[in-house]
Amino acid sequence: MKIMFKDSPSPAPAKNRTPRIRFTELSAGYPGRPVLHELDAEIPALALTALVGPNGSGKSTLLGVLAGVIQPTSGELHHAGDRPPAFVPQRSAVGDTLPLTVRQTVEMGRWGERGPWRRLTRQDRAIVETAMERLGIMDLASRQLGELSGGQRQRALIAQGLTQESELLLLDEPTTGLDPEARERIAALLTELVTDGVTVVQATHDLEAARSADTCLLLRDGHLVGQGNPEQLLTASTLARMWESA
Ligand SMILES: Nc1ncnc2c1ncn2[C@@H]1O[C@H](COP(=O)(O)OP(=O)(O)OP(=O)(O)O)[C@@H](O)[C@H]1O
Repeated sequence: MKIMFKDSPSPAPAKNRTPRIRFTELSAGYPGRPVLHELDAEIPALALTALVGPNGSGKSTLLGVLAGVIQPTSGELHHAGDRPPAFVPQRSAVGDTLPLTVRQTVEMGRWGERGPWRRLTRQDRAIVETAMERLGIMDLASRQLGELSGGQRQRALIAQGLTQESELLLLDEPTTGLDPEARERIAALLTELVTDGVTVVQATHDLEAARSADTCLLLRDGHLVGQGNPEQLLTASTLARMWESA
């Protein structure tokens, strides 16, 4: 198994996207539980990619592998970038009893640059403010994370991801459980980030979000069963087949 990091890709026009991530014969899982089986795919740079598939198909596992928190068991994974990705886990993966305010949660995104014990700089604070504004959570800044609704907590975690200022943002079901207005806000934000030069990958059950992605990977039972244009891939008959046999 090889993991390689190369120089960041230079900004490329949308129609001429170089892959930000490429993997071949990639397998991964958990002790005694193989999940992903010999996947071959490319994640284009400066684009929004959706990972789609039924429950348990391996979307979160694949995101974990792309984020570097799960090691592949075999295959090759190439990253065309030298900065670590920003990974926004599902909000259910984050304890809701942590004694943290929303602002503190978002500030943690700067720890990679600053370390947990160093004071944040004025610039760090400006980055944190901007991220909270973009997610519409300024009014929640001093609330405890544990007393927020699921959707509010989700937005705090996305803001934390933004403050890492990575050019690769990986999100696990960022719109699940959000109301339509918050979903639209997140969808618009992700599109904006791509325009700003970020490569975005999101695992999602939200078919509207998946259809508005530039490209998508379809997973079933840990196998890649399709990749490409979401409008062409996510047809009613394909989806029915995938979910029926899931
Ligand atoms: N920590 C773990 N240890 C063992 N097995 C796990 C672990 N996490 C996930 N799995 C198993 O791996 C498989 C794939 O799970 P994964 O969370 O990647 O799927 P998913 O497509 O993201 O599902 P969902 O849509 O429900 O979030 C499932 O069968 C799951 O039970």
